[in-house]
Amino acid sequence: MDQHAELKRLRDELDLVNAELLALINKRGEIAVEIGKVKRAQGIDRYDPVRERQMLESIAASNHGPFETGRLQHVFKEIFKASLELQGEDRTRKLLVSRKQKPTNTIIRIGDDVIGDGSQQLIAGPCAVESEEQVFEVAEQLAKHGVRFMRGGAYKPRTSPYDFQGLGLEGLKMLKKAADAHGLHVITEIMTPSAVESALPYVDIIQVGARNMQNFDLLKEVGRTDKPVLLKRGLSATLEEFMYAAEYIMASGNEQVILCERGIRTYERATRNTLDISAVPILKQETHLPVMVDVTHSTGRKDLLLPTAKAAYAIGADAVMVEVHPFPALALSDANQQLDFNEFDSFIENLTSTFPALNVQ
Ligand SMILES: O=C(O)C(=O)C[C@]1(C(=O)O)C=C[C@@H](O)C=C1
Repeated sequence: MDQHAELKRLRDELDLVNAELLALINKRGEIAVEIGKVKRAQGIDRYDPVRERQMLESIAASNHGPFETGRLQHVFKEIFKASLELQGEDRTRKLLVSRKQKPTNTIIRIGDDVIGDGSQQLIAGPCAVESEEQVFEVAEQLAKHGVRFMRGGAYKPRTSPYDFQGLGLEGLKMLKKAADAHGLHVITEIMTPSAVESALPYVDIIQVGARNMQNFDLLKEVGRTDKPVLLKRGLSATLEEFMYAAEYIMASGNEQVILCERGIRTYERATRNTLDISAVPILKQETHLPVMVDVTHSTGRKDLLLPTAKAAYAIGADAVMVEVHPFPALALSDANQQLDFNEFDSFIENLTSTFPALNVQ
């Protein structure tokens, strides 16, 4: 047989072995997934180094070449890692938040408005409700621009116990009154499970703040309401932890969850937090939930609000949140990062010139 014919014969033989290997490796993967289910049911960790060591020693004892044992053991370690991924992927497949569970986008309806249908929404308002006059001034300014959602902090999570803690339920009533007067929807943070029930009549979207992303009792409590929940990513939360926090809300019965990327804590000091803009497409891929970006708390800088808002919409965010205050210099919190009304006018003008479909009239 000539050399070309011999090479082809051998390659054809190798292709047959490849096909057999492929079938066997996938068969092995199916068994590993079943093992993962058994381990999960028994509460056993997926990763089992003792088991892996046993198999690698067995390979060493059984290997008679031509491959070196170490090379083959490396191949099997990759197979073990792939098995763990299969076992882990199976977990995410069952998550209520997972797009594998629900391929279509979750669209959240608040009155005549929607978030998550592909439209671009804007949420604006003061960091904190400070007075009835203040929230009425802001509500009027938002309504002038056709903004549909007004945020305002009535219960303020502050780093220092000596900082302004918010006006509480009275402040929430002021916010609702101002919003109602201008046909706006209210978004406000609720800090504790015990405060949820009394706040419900005055809020259209419950915000769970970054520091409360893993306050599991609060997640379950808001999960038992029929109000949409805006869940902020924790300061140092991985996206997996973020999705599992949203899972708590959905597992309690409330499917209306909006995920909010608000910046993560990193070594960088140029901004208040580091806006993890790639979280938006990742969360849109991994979940069916609306995803929004809080440009104020992520950057902490007025000069970055417009560019990061543009980046957020450009990368696919369903909404952007920004803080607006009549006189930021006099604000009781976040004084340096809230837009005054003139700045908000130009913010809206710039944004709508880049994104004419932005849902502001
Ligand atoms: O036997 C197990 O416990 C498995 O999960 C299967 C398997 C494997 O691929 O063989 C996968 C991951 C473990 O770390 C150990 C072994």
